[in-house]
Amino acid sequence: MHCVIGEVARASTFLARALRCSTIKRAINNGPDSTSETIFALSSGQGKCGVAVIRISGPASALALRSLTGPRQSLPTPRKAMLRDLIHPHSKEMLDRGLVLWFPGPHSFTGEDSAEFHVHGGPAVISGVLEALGSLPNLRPADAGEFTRRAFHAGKLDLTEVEGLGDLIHAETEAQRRQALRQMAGDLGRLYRDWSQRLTQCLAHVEAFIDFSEDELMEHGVLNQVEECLSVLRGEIEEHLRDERKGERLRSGVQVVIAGATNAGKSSLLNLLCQRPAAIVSPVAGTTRDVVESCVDIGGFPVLLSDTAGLRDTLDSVEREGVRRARERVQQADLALVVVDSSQLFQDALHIAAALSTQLAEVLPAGEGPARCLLVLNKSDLLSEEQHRGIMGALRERGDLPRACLLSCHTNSGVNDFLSLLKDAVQTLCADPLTGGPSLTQARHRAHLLECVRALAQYRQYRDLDLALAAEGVRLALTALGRITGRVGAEEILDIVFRDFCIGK
Ligand SMILES: Nc1nc2c(ncn2[C@@H]2O[C@H](COP(=O)(O)OP(=O)(O)OP(=O)(O)O)[C@@H](O)[C@H]2O)c(=O)[nH]1
Ligand SMILES: [K+]
Ligand SMILES: [Mg+2]
Repeated sequence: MHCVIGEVARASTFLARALRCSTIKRAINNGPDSTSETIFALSSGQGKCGVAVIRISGPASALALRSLTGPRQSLPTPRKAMLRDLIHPHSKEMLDRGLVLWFPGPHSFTGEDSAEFHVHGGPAVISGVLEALGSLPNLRPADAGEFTRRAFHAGKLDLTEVEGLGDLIHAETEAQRRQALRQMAGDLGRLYRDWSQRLTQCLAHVEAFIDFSEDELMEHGVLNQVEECLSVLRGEIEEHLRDERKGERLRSGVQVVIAGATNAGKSSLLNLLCQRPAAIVSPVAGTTRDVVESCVDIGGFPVLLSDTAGLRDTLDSVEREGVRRARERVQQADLALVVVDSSQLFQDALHIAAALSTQLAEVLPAGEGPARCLLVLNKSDLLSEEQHRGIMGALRERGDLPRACLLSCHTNSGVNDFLSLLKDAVQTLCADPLTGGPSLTQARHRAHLLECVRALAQYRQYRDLDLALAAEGVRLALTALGRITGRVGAEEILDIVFRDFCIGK
C-alpha cells in the first residue's frame, strides 16, 4: 500500500514537473510541445530513384547522425555535404554509402537541429535506413507536414508561406509554380502584415484618445487621421478582394466545359486537347452521357476540361440526365467551348450567322453574353470552298458573335490558332503571377478578409456613438487579418492548412 502511495506521489511530482517544463517550452516556442521528440521521414518521392533524401529534425538529430555514421566520426561541417558509410547502429551492418548533411538549429528549415541522409534510392536501402533510425531512442516517424509545422512554430514561415510551400509542391504548371513561389517567398504575408501594422497603429490612436482626450491631452485631429487611414486601408482590401477570383482560379485550375449539339465533335476535341482517347468518339449521336474530365496544361495555365453530352431533346432517360448534367456544367464553368459541326451550316453569311446565334443560345444560359465562350467550328475538312468563304464572311461581319475559330479535329488544321485563342482566354481568367500585387489564392484568405472589412464597418457605424465599441471593430479586423498569417488562433487553422501536406515535408 505504501509503495502504491509512494508511486502516486512520485508520479504526481513527475507530472507537475513535466507540465511545468512543457508550459515553459510552449511559451518559448509559441506552439504545442512537440519539440522534445525527434522525427524522421523519407522526404523524396516513393518508388525507385537515383537518390533518396531522408530527413531528421529534433534534439536527437546529432545523436542519430553519429549513431549511423559511427561514433568515432565527428559531426559534419554544418551545411556541407560529406560522404560517409552508413552503418546500422545495432547490427553494425553497412546499409549504404551516401552524403550526410548537418543543420544545427536555429539555422535550419525547422529551426531545430536537423540532418539529412542522401542515399541510393532503392527500396531496401531506404527501408534499412528508416528502420535503423526508428531503432534509436526518442526517434519516431514524422506525421504528414510535421517538418513544416515545426518551421511554422519556430517562426520561420507564416501561414501564407506554409500554404505557398504546399502549393509549390502541388504546382503542375508554370504559372501555378510562379504564383506559389511568390507566396512562399512571403509577398502575400508581407501585404497582410503591412495592413495589420497600420490597423494596430489606428487602434493605438483610438485607445489613446479614449484614455486621454478628457484630460485634453489629445487633439481631436487624431480621430480624423484614424478615419483617413482606415478608409484608405478598406479601399486597398476591397480592391484586393475585387480580383474575380483570378488567383484562386490559377491555384485550382480554370473550369472549361466543351458543349454543343450531338456529333459536333466535342469528344474529338477533348481527346485532341488532352492527347489521349479520354472519351469515346463515334458517329452515333448521343455517345457521351457522363461528364468526362481531364486536366491539361494550356500555355502554362492549369485547365480542367469537361466533355459533356450533346444537347438535344430525347426520350432516353439516361441521355436526358446527361443533358441535364451538361447544362449544369455550362453554368458552373469559367469558359464554354461551344462546338459546332461547320459542315452542317448553310453557304451564305447571313444564314450562317443566324444559325450560329441559335446554337449559342441553345448552349448558354439565358441572358449570358458571348464573353464567357469560344466558338469552335469543327470539321473544316468537310467544307466546300463556298461554305468556307461564307463562314469567314459571317465571322467578319457579325461583331456580336463570340471569338471563334475554324478547325478540324481530323486533319488538325486550325488547331494552333485555336490553342492560342484558348490560351488568351484562360490567361485573362487567371491572375498574372509576374506583375502587380500578390494574388488572393485561397477561399480561407477571402473569408478572413471579408470578416476584416465587416469589422471595419463596425468602426464607422459606432465612431460617433460609442468610441469603445468602434475600437472593438478595429480589434476584430486585426484578429481577422492575424488569422490569415497564423498570428492569431493558429492551432484550429493548422490542421486544415496541413491536411494536404505529404509526409517528409
Ligand atoms: N470529318 C470530320 N469528322 C469529325 C471531326 N471531328 C469529329 N468528327 C467525327 O464526328 C463524329 C462525332 O464525333 P464525336 O467526337 O463523338 O462527337 P460528340 O460531339 O462528342 O458527339 P456526342 O457525344 O454524341 O454528342 C465522329 O464520327 C468523329 O469521327 C472532324 O474534324 N472532321
Ligand atoms: K458521337
Ligand atoms: Mg461525345
